Amino acid sequence: MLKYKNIAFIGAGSMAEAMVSGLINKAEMSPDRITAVNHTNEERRIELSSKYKIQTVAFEEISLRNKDVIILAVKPKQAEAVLQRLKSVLQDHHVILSVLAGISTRYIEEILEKPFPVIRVMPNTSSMIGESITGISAGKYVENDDLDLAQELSKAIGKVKIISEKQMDVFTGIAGSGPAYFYYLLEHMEDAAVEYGLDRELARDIAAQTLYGASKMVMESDDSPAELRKKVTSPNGTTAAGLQALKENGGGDAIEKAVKNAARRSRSLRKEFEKVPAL
Ligand SMILES: NC(=O)C1=CN([C@@H]2O[C@H](COP(=O)(O)OP(=O)(O)OC[C@H]3O[C@@H](n4cnc5c(N)ncnc54)[C@H](O)[C@@H]3O)[C@@H](O)[C@H]2O)C=CC1
Ligand SMILES: O=C(O)[C@@H]1CCC=N1
Repeated sequence: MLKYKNIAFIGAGSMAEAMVSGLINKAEMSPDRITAVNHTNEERRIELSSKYKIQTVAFEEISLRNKDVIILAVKPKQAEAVLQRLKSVLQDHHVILSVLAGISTRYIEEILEKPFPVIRVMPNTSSMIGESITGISAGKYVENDDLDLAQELSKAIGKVKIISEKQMDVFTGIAGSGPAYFYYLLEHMEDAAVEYGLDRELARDIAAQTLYGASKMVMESDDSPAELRKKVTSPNGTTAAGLQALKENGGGDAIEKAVKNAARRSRSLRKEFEKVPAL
């Protein structure tokens, strides 16, 4: 059970913090079961330990003996160096979760050279408030118990979908990166509203609640997004005018391209940073 597990985050950046926050504030995990490790940034370690009461430690001083779950949360380009250093301190009982975009379980398994259970976990930063949608896919040495644990941890920070590793790139394009598209949309809605005379704060509230309501409608109604859209759109009304401008300016295409380009980048991160390890 998750609440009896000790977790170490290797990497203490935005994604690690979002997961820590969700685990503590939403899933009520005990902070003393969580450790975050980073490379050099002591200020960041102090920030996280005072904010969440978790333990923090520099990579050089790492000890994983009493840890159960190791969550890799460094950048993909740091994967090889970190794994090479980790492999001498990892122990047989460890379950490894990786949030690294693009990087495959096969690559991690090969560098570690031992049959560690490696599970890819693709959350998003809404983990911070327990509202992630997290994709998980298992590496070849993963047993049911390991997958159950990854699922439990992912549920603690939001919703979870078990997917194949092949689907991980597109999942990343939609869900991992997705919050940024919606923030971008909100930024632009806000700018337009301000130009038309609303205070920024008021505009932000209005736009954010509108997005939240629409999102809840999709989740709670039987209608598809297209059907819901039609119900908003009166003939020759304001929505039709808004949608026409969106179409004329490539709005729909732009969104599809955003998802596809992010998925492509996930694939290319693999090509860029996975060098075949020397066995
Ligand atoms: N930010 C996001 O929305 C999401 C990020 N991810 C993945 O999470 C991972 C981390 O991303 P962010 O948190 O955004 O990056 P970040 O740059 O905020 O954090 C990276 C962390 O790794 C640490 N680090 C670097 N080298 C290290 C080493 N040798 N030993 C220990 N720690 C080291 C850094 O000090 C930093 O704390 C990436 O692989 C990314 O693909 C996945 C889903 C969403
Ligand atoms: O931008 C990135 O590469 C990471 C992965 C998904 C969200 N952020």
